[in-house]
Amino acid sequence: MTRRKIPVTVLTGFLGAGKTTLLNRLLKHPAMTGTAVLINEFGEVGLDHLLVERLDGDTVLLQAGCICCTVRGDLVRALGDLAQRAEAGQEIRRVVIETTGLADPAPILQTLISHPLMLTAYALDGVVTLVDAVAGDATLDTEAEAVKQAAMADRLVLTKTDLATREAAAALEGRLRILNPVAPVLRAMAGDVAPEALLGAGPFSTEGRIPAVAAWLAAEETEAAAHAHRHADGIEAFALVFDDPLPWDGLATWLEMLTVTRGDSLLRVKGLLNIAGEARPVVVHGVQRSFHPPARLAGWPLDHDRRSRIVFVTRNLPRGIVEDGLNAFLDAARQTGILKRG
Ligand SMILES: Nc1nc2c(ncn2[C@@H]2O[C@H](COP(=O)(O)OP(=O)(O)OP(=O)(O)O)[C@@H](O)[C@H]2O)c(=O)[nH]1
Repeated sequence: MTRRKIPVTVLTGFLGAGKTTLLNRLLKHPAMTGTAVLINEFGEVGLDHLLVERLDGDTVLLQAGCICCTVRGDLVRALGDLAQRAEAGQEIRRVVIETTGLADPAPILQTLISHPLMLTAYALDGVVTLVDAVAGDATLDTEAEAVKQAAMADRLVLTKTDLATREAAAALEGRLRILNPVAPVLRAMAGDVAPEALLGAGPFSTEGRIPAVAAWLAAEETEAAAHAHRHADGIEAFALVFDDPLPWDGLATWLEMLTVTRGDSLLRVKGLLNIAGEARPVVVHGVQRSFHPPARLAGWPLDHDRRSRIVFVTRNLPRGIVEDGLNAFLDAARQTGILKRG
């Protein structure tokens, strides 16, 4: 008996575009039962595996680093492991790969199109690319990876249209249609999109796409390409960890100030926080110049200590400056608290 090939969907989009938000909504849908999720994050400490709420199934965290640099190793190994488990009888009906926002999709696609494992056990079901309606236009101007993500999509999803003007969203959609004439452009508010609109979008084809797509894929076929990926100069990812509960006032003021003054250098901020006086963890998100409203999680993730972690992806903004600035604000906030109590 030949086994059914497991469909694989690639979920991509630049930093903070809304991938995890959409994935969380999607996974709650009955059509997504039996979905295994592979998550890859850029940087020394990822948070997404803690922020993806699973009801069932597998979530595999690919080694920290960049999926486009580790793709020929970790990704293939993780897919091989899942294929073996499916062979042994575990229900794995679908795989979704959430890439880091900085991922170049070309090496991922090249691997998924041509690796022997993919040809025997899997079927590429489509590339879904999310584009932030607020930050997307500026991102396409400066980030080569974002352009490739959009051009290689089988489905484009415009997110955060609630935060953008109608004109800005329409202009961005026009730009996306030129960059990618074949992918339908959908809109999703807070990740709300029907699975049918995203699934079954493959197999990948270069037909009708801008000529650069075929060239990007061809460039990945060479052995040298495996070692040639270099992210844009000056990009740094780091995590700050705090043992004691943090004062919300000092932290919020500092984060808002940082997004206003250094928004161009601040590609992404993501924090899982233990806030003084709060029983539940608080999640904060900054995307370039936007600071999204904080959210409380239902509880602390199991097997996770209660230290606060804030992950930063910056360009030309060194860790030391961020760390010193935050510590100064926190000290000031603590002292004000002491004075108030006194
Ligand atoms: N207003 C609004 N906010 C959204 C929407 N979609 C996502 N967000 C917010 O955008 C922020 C980033 O969303 P994530 O889902 O973490 O983005 P991501 O693409 O997974 O981020 P990385 O993994 O760091 O690249 C969060 O605060 C979300 O709540 C939307 O349609 N509207």
